[in-house]
Amino acid sequence: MATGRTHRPATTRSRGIPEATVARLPLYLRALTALSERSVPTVSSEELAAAAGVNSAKLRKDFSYLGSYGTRGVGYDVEYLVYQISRELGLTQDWPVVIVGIGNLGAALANYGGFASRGFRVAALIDADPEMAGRPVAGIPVQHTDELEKIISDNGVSIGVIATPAGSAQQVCERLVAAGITSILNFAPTVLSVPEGVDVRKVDLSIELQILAFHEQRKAGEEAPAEEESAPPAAPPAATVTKVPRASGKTAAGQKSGATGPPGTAAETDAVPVADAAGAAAGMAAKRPEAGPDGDVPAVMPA
Ligand SMILES: NC(=O)c1ccc[n+]([C@@H]2O[C@H](COP(=O)([O-])OP(=O)(O)OC[C@H]3O[C@@H](n4cnc5c(N)ncnc54)[C@H](O)[C@@H]3O)[C@@H](O)[C@H]2O)c1
Repeated sequence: MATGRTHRPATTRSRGIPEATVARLPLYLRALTALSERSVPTVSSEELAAAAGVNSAKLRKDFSYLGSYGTRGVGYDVEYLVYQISRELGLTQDWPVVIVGIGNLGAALANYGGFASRGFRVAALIDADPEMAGRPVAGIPVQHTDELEKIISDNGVSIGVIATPAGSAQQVCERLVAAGITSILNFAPTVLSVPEGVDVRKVDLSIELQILAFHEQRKAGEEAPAEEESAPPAAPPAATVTKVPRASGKTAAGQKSGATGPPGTAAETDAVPVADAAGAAAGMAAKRPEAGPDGDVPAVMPA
């Protein structure tokens, strides 16, 4: 089993960088990389915060965990921060990744050029369909699931991407973990149970859309004529929309959801459940217009 094997950068954990800060580091890195490509030498916390879509006080706090405080009146050195954050995220080394389930989504992921430029090499594409074996996708021949364990061991892979139907995802996950995978990016719409020491991140675009639908519904409520709000309808409405100040929309994705797996298993790092995210977003809109819960990304950037 993979429980004793971890590729987490020990320094990150030992220095006690909060998960929410870790989740924002890629946002800073993306903004910094864009500045670096434009040969911008330094950046203020306010500028960088706006480019990354977080609040500047939170950014300064995040950078203090890295031991990076910037220079008063000058700001942060862009190149140094790129290096520092890349090192903290473990991106200064090459990470081989396997993708399991090479259908519509798996093929799209395989073709995505952004992995390689960020230090992730697609080492293998794996599918259960024997007819797909040997067929090239993005220039890589698909391999059958019978080979899964060998592929992982031969390539020293520690990160697996699951893009199979939901019904197969847990079984695929267990095989990946048994073969030595310790980090899983799960696109299948199901909650995976994994042993202690295995990290799971979940991507679910439909959850993001549902959160946007929540905000759309709220905006529609704000635009309703004032007299409708003061005069309650005779019968209860089908859906009640509470009027709150128009503020930041929130994606609230990709944050730790707490222990969700069965006893003895590690919690899946998951998108915030829709109800929680929507409720949190409504609460934030009323209380903290520009700041989400730790780690979330405001859809409306602070001015
Ligand atoms: N997270 C998101 O935002 C998002 C978006 C789109 C799709 N999805 C999900 O991604 C998954 C794939 O969607 P798709 O449209 O590519 O489906 P698809 O049917 O086109 O592809 C699924 C592939 O998985 C393979 N497969 C099935 N069982 C397998 C197993 N046990 N081991 C290895 N391979 C196996 C199939 O042979 C097929 O090639 C689904 O679960 C879907 O719900 C998620």
